[in-house]
Amino acid sequence: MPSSPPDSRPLVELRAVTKSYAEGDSVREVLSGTSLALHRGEFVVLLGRSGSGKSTLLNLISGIDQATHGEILVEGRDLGRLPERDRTLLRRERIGFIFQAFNLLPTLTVEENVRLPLELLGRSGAEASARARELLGRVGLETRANSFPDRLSGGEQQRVAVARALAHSPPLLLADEPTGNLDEETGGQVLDLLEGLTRQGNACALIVTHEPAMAARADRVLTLEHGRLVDRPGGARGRGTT
Ligand SMILES: Nc1ncnc2c1ncn2[C@@H]1O[C@H](COP(=O)(O)OP(=O)(O)OP(=O)(O)O)[C@@H](O)[C@H]1O
Repeated sequence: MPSSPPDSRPLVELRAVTKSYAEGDSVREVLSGTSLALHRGEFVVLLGRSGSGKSTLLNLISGIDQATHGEILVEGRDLGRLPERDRTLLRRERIGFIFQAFNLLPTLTVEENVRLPLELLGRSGAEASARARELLGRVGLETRANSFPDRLSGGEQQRVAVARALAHSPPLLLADEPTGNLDEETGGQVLDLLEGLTRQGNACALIVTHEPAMAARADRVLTLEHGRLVDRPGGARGRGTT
């Protein structure tokens, strides 16, 4: 039987996923039978009103939270069937996460922050340092390696967070409003970086944002409305970047 090419399988697959939360005596359904497939090489934007479930979706895909019904597969592995320990490992090895609030550890230097994902995977020493320095170079912060995060501007901190999320070359990058705390110009620079590094590494980025203008640079635009995902092509498709 012919084997399929390695990248033909979706990186992430949601099959009829429902997520509900108890709210007093009633139940609030945030996702209602949502299905989705994401592939390597895709730069995807996720839009939706406040409270529509964008962070919930990221938390489900990263295995931080669990679906009420349905299946979520990352590289073919069904998160609902994995023991907690394996879910944690999968998250560490295969996913990079960027938060709106940067979430850098204040007691670690910039370089130590970027090394952290590698240390958690048991890769320390010279190799981890070299990788951290390389990434800091790519985000334009090689001279700040020994600074502490509170000495950096918001945009610089977010660039460190981008470097940290990519340190272990994860195929999947999840970003929850990564430019929410930045001015327009700095936010644009962080997005350029995210897009460039994601495309270079043939990874998939799923980026939550409140800025509809970001749709112009995406391959796909997902919009969460009343628990359902509307999936349409983004502006990058027309430019032939995929
Ligand atoms: N752990 C929880 N327990 C109960 N309800 C929750 C929980 N987490 C999220 N919710 C509810 O689920 C809904 C979706 O929340 P979520 O944070 O995913 O929305 P969002 O689209 O990311 O919003 P925002 O754009 O404001 O960040 C909200 O009504 C929220 O109150």
